[in-house]
Formats: sequence, structure tokens, C-alpha cells
Amino acid sequence: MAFSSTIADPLARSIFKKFVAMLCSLLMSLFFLYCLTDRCHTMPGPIRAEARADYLAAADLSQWQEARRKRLLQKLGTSPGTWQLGGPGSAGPASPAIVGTLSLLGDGTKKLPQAIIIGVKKGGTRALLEFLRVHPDIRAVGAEPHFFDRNYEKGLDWYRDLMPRTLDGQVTMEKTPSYFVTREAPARISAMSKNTKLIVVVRDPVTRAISDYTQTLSKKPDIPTFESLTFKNRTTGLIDTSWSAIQIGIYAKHLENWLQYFPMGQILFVSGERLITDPAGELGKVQDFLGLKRIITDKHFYFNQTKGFPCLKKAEGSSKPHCLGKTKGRTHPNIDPEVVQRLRDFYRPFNMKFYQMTGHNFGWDH
Ligand SMILES: Nc1ncnc2c1ncn2[C@@H]1O[C@H](COP(=O)(O)OS(=O)(=O)O)[C@@H](OP(=O)(O)O)[C@H]1O
Repeated sequence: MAFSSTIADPLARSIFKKFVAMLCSLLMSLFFLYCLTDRCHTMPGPIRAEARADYLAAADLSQWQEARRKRLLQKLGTSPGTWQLGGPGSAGPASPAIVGTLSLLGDGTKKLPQAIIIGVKKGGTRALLEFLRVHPDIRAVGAEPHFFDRNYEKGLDWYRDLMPRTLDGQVTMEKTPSYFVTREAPARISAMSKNTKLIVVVRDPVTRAISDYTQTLSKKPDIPTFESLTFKNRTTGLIDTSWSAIQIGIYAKHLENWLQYFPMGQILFVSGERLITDPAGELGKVQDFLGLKRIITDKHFYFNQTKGFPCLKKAEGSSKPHCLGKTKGRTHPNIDPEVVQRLRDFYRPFNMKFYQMTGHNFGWDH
């Protein structure tokens, strides 16, 4: 090197040469690392050429990111087919380690939900969502977004931004039980996507009403008794259908509204009762409905005697058993049996209509 030859001292020259050699190898390592992160635009080669082709073929940034992910999985030796949504030939999800790594890299995109648990309030919607989250191809937002009822004016971008990042083929979900009784919700969800899959967890409307009342009572202990709120006039026995605890249980009426916008085949009804007695059986139907492999099975559940409900042996992202919190599975107050019977009589015709519409007898009327 010309500069080093100008240094007279042999020791200084040797130190200088070593310094230059170390600097070169450091720069080469940095360049190599840079290329590994797929940002090396100047280096020709098959990987770079594929990435460029992906970029040119993609209509937008998210499509390009998806294409990059596929390449990355291929390089990691995982066929993209193994993490596509269910379907024949699907060999199952990507290994959690790979999916986890990609998520840690901030990979994946936020998508509008393809499936929504729309109701019903106190039906068992939290249990269903928590159980579904165990599935590696389901990502769900934990809190209730209330987009299609309370926050619609905030717009779809706001809604999408609430969603977790998902990889290609993973299903984005949310649950907001009040959608089922919101008049505008069917039209709004259909406007987002008429292909949205809808799930409704239904429960005996009488116990549902008592559960609803129990929740309100826990927040406002001074409210009137369930019996007095049930009737417009106790002596005539006229039921107060304007009381939301009663109104929500008239499932046939609410369903009619949804059927104006969605075909029956796009709505799945989950039995709230069976979700407690046979969670794996109900989860099997939900996974089929979502086009996913049946990964959640009876091996995932155990019955917790103290809680009195099925719980997860391992919650999503944890190795510990998990039951739902104290607000799920409250003790209900004793209700006058005559009032309960009056409510049973009131709901019977609506239940019959609902069984007829759904083609399923939920067994609330014996
Ligand atoms: N596994 C498990 N653990 C605990 N609780 C369970 C479970 N499965 C279903 N349930 C029933 O879910 C009821 C609450 O329903 P939701 O989650 O839909 O309520 S909410 O609308 O979100 O407030 C809740 O109602 P209450 O018993 O009246 O509290 C439970 O009966």
C-alpha cells in the first residue's frame, strides 16, 4: 500500500497493516449482514432478483411484505403451503418459533377481521374467544372494539389499526357482543366485507337475562329487583320488552335483521351451554366454520372444580393453566320461580322460531 510505504518505522508499518486488514474485514462483515437482511440492492443473485420481482409484482407495500415473508419462510425451509388457511393439502401451521420470530421482527400486517363474534351478551363470548386464541392461525384483539355500534364514525383505518398483525393465512378476529342487537351492524359489516364470517354464542334467554342483570347488579347494587324490572305491570303479568335484559333474548327478531344482509351459511351459532359441557366439541365446529385445521381439542381443556367451568391447560402464549376471571361465572341471585316460568312462557314462541330459522334445537324449552 502506497501510504504504508511512506511509514519508515517497521513496527508502526506492521500495526498499520493489521489495522487496515481488521477494518476491511469489519466492513465486509457489515456488508454481509446488510445483505442478509435482504437490503443489499447492488449484489446480483437469485435471492435479490426474486425480491426485486416480488417488489415489482406487488401492488402495494403490504403485498411486497407478504411476498418477502414467503421467501423468508422458503429460505427457512418451510413451505408457505404449511401456513396457509386450512384447506386440503394444508400440513398445519408454521412452527411457533418461526411465526414468533417473524412477529418479533414486526412482520405481518394489520387486517380487517375476517370473522367476528357478534353476540350475544353473556352468551359465553369471552370464553369462546379465549379458547380460539389458542389456535396458531387465529389472532384476535383482546378488548371489545365496539366499532360497528359506538365507534363507526372513526372509520375503517382506525378499526384496522386495533387489530393484531397477522401473517398470510391467519384469521383476524374480534368480539363485540352488542353487535347482534345493533340495528345498523349488519349493513355496516356487510359494507366492510360481505364475506365476513359471523359467530353468535347463544344461551337460554332466561338465564342470559339473569346473567345480564347479575352483571348490572355487581356494578350498581341499588337497582330494583329482577322481578320488578321484568314486568311493565306485575298484576297483569305484562313483560317489559323494552328492558334490554329481556330484549336481547328475542334472538329470532334480531336474526331477521342479519338475514337481510348475510346468508344463513355465513353465520355460525354456538351453544353457550355446550361451550361449558363440551368446549372441544363446540370449538371443533368453529374451527371447521373458519376453514382451519382442528387443532384445539379436548386435550386443551380441564374442568376446574373450584371455578365450576372448563379452563385451558395452557393459555395462549403461556405454559400455565388459565381460567376466565371472576366476572365470568358469577353466582346468580335466586329469582322467584313464578317469574322464571312466566319468562319461559314468554320466550317459547321466539325460541321455536329461532330453532326453525337456524335448523337447530338448542334445548331451552322442555
Ligand atoms: N369456561 C368458562 N368460564 C367462565 N365462564 C364461562 C365459560 N364458558 C362459558 N361461560 C359463561 O360466559 C358467561 C359470560 O358471557 P360473555 O363472556 O359473553 O359475557 S360478556 O357479554 O362479554 O360480558 C358467563 O356468565 P355468568 O355465569 O352469568 O357469569 C359464563 O356462564
